[in-house]
Amino acid sequence: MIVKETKLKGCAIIEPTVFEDERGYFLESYNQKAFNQLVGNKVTFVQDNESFSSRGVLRGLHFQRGEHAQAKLVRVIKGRVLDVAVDIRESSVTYGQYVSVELTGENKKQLFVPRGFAHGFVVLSETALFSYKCDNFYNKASEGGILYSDYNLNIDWILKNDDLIISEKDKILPTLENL
Ligand SMILES: Cc1cn([C@H]2C[C@H](O)[C@@H](COP(=O)(O)OP(=O)(O)O[C@H]3O[C@@H](C)C(=O)[C@@H](O)[C@H]3O)O2)c(=O)[nH]c1=O
Repeated sequence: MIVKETKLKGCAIIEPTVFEDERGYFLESYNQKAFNQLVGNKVTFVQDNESFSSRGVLRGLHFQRGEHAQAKLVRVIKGRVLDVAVDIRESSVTYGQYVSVELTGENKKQLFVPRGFAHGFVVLSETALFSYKCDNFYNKASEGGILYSDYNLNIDWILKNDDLIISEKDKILPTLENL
């Protein structure tokens, strides 16, 4: 397992060790001890989520507020997505900056998104099976979000705007400035 820090402190790309043989492959998708050592952070995941989406589906940018904030460990089991994490920690020197990384069933990369970030992704393949762990439970009342097309964030989602499929809820999210 290799961990690469991104320019946003605490947000890291994880590359699990993949053991391939004539049967196929094996990997540890999560190992609490190794994860806490490498990320240097004590995180206890309490909820696993899975979503399936078609090409062009953009989910995000989402977060939960206050005591319901969630750190997430995200990956793609099948397909390709561009995954995006935005630093919305008010005291952070990289506040308002984002990182994006392509997560695919082939590269098996994972992104660790700490608390204090907004998260989203867009599906680049025909379909994508997305899986993630959260360190806090879903709490509808605490849901927050930022508009994917926030002019100041200026996120390059790769696909053309016309090809994006976005929930009605996500289309009317505020910009970071107007949160
Ligand atoms: C996220 C979530 C949703 N739900 C329900 C609420 C709703 O009826 C249905 C679909 O919810 P959403 O439209 O919010 O799903 P989605 O847009 O996939 O939301 C997710 O987006 C990505 C980018 C994230 O980072 C996640 O934390 C989460 O916010 O599932 C739960 O029951 N538990 C959960 O943890």
